Amino acid sequence: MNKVLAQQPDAASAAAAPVIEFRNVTKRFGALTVLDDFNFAVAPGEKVTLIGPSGSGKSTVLRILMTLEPFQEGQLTLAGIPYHEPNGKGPFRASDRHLHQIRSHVGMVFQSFNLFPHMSVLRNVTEAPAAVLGLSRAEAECRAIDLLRMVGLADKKDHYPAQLSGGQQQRVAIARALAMRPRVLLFDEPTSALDPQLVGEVLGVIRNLASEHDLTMLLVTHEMRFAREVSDRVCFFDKGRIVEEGEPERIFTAPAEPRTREFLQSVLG
Ligand SMILES: Nc1ncnc2c1ncn2[C@@H]1O[C@H](COP(=O)(O)OP(=O)(O)OP(=O)(O)O)[C@@H](O)[C@H]1O
Repeated sequence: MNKVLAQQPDAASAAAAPVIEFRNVTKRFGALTVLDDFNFAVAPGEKVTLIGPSGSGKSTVLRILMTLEPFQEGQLTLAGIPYHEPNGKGPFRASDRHLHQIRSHVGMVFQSFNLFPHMSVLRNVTEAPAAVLGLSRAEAECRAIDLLRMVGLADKKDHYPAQLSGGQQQRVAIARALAMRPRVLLFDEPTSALDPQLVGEVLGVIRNLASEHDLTMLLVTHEMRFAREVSDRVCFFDKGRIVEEGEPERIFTAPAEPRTREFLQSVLG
């Protein structure tokens, strides 16, 4: 595996244990049940894409993993670490310190790039690893430059976000997520906010990451062709449950469930 993507030491025990495991998770927003007794596991190094209708709960799965949303019932583990602490309090049933520890294993790339506008590209990629992983400034910068090279933007290291295109900003956001050496990288519709002509460069970076690195990736996308190319497994998600899952070729060419067929017909025409 490429050294620049070396992950934080493994907190899980057996190599074959899932990196992500939802067991009977229920998530509600008030009276609305978004995840209903949800079971889902992702193996180390696996690339999984969630597809499905708008409002079905795909982003909520990612936001829960990133500790941005609490859930009400069930269990979730990341690299063997449970999200809930035995005596945890508050909506997350965990201390801030515990949530922080979990979050340090997860990188997330959002629809909107969320870069710090007042920081250079280099500082955007350097700031969190220096603070959280305790790297020296020189180490963090060296690593950031390697990552910027990987996303094709080393020459823009001294630019500010406003000087970059949306596609370039999203590539910086990917480098920033990787700088934390996450065990899992989450992508929440990473090209939805981009002008059509900029989508390709971002998908290209993600495609290279998926094919060349042993990183566990969970993606939510409306780009069906891309989902078919990069995924080991595609899950069709509807009303808070996985209706059907399998290898992309099979899901896209011979879906077994009527709801999957209807969805694919509606988006692929
Ligand atoms: N903070 C919130 N408060 C209340 N309801 C919410 C909140 N966040 C999401 N929801 C609702 O939860 C449901 C699932 O939303 P979610 O964003 O996970 O769906 P999605 O499948 O990712 O949709 P899309 O493809 O449109 O992004 C929707 O009905 C949404 O309106």
